[in-house]
Amino acid sequence: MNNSPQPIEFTINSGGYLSGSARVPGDKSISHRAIMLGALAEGQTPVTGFLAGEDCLATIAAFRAMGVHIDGPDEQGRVVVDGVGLRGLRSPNAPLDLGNSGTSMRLMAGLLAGQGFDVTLHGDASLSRRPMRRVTQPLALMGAHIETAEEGRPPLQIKSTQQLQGMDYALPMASAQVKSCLLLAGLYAKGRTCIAEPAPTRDHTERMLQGFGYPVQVDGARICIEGGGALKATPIDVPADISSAAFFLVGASIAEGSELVLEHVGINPTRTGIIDILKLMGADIELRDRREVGGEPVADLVVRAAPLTGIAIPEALVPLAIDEFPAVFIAAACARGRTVLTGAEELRVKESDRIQVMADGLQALGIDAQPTADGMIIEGGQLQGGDIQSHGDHRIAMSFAMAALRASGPIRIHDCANVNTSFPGFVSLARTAGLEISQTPSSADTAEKRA
Ligand SMILES: O=C(O)C1=C[C@@H](OP(=O)(O)O)[C@@H](O)[C@H](O)C1
Ligand SMILES: C=C(OP(=O)(O)O)C(=O)O
Repeated sequence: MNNSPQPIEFTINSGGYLSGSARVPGDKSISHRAIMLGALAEGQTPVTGFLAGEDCLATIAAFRAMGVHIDGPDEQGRVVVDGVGLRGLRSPNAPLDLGNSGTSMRLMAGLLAGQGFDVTLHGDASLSRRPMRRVTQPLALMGAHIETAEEGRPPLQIKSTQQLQGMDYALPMASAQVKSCLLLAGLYAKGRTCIAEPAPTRDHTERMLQGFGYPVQVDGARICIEGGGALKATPIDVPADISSAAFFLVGASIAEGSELVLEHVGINPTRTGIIDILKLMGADIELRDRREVGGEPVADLVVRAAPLTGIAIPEALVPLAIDEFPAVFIAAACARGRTVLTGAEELRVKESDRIQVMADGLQALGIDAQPTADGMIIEGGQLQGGDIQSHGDHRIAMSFAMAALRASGPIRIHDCANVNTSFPGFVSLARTAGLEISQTPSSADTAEKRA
């Protein structure tokens, strides 16, 4: 985990294009869930394609600290989880450090709320600023006892509770993390837990529970689970993360002469908002060889450069592309005309305030980008070179790296160490695809200093 990140900077020369083929690392959401459900299952869960990024490694470390034997990940992303069953976790000796990962903290809050032992969850400076009442309040309705720091921020002190109660709950915001948190608590609850979503969000938890043989009833926007069952171990094949592919979809779309194949990308319909948004802007993206892998749809994506036009982004697509907006904003800056995003206030409570930080960065590169309470208005134009503050947010750093393809001068991006939370190997993969990117200190220096 990245407790004292090195001050890593990216420098990207302007111009160029992307070509060849690439497989980006495994899906972060699915990798977290594979460890969590594998740990609670009966039997051994073999995982392939696991994302060895710091967020998912933090989830592995947390379950090891609760007595779960986990082998890996090895170089090929293979992990084997020896499940301990729903009642087999042990009280950890120390607070669990979840690093930068909101997903780990919110899902684990639900999973641990009914365990019958005390446990504390904490994380880095960014995670310590993120709102947790969205999970602690509904969990309290189920009978959980969780104390937070001021204003509902982490750390979370979860007190021993033997038996939660099922409930009916309407989510106040479209959040897969809150939905998943409550479904995982529902495994430990008496009776049924039903969650109603205001809009569809990623459904990996529902799919994977079913893959582990645990019934989940999905009726439109209402998802129900009955407590007291059992999970049976099953192999998980993690597809490449569409959220990581997104940087390359944007990069290849904006850089003339690009043609890039992104292999084995997860195209679960609750995640493909980025493809829909880019296509509405005029992008040339083809889905080849669609197939299903372990309950999740997958395809190879072929993307070619195309002239983009600004659009009003349909609000229904917002939850389906929630992590991709930093990249979408770069596409909008390179498009002809105006792009307007509304209904995306959730972007303000991610690893950084992604509306403000992206607007600041775009303005630093000479683009007219006006932040609003719930989105942004961007006038496409000529990007200049310049300095970008990523505020330690991995997706901000990777998005501005792609902007260099269309900038008139080099771009230097500060505070990039957290790219390793979701995309280890980003710099070398981007370089292979054609981006003239370097990082300081170099990865070799960084590895030496950490050793
Ligand atoms: O459930 C998940 O794995 C995630 C849900 C989303 O968060 P919210 O539920 O807060 O929208 C997303 O931003 C995050 O990267 C991963
Ligand atoms: C918001 C993100 O992750 P998390 O909430 O897990 O920190 C992200 O990866 O963009």
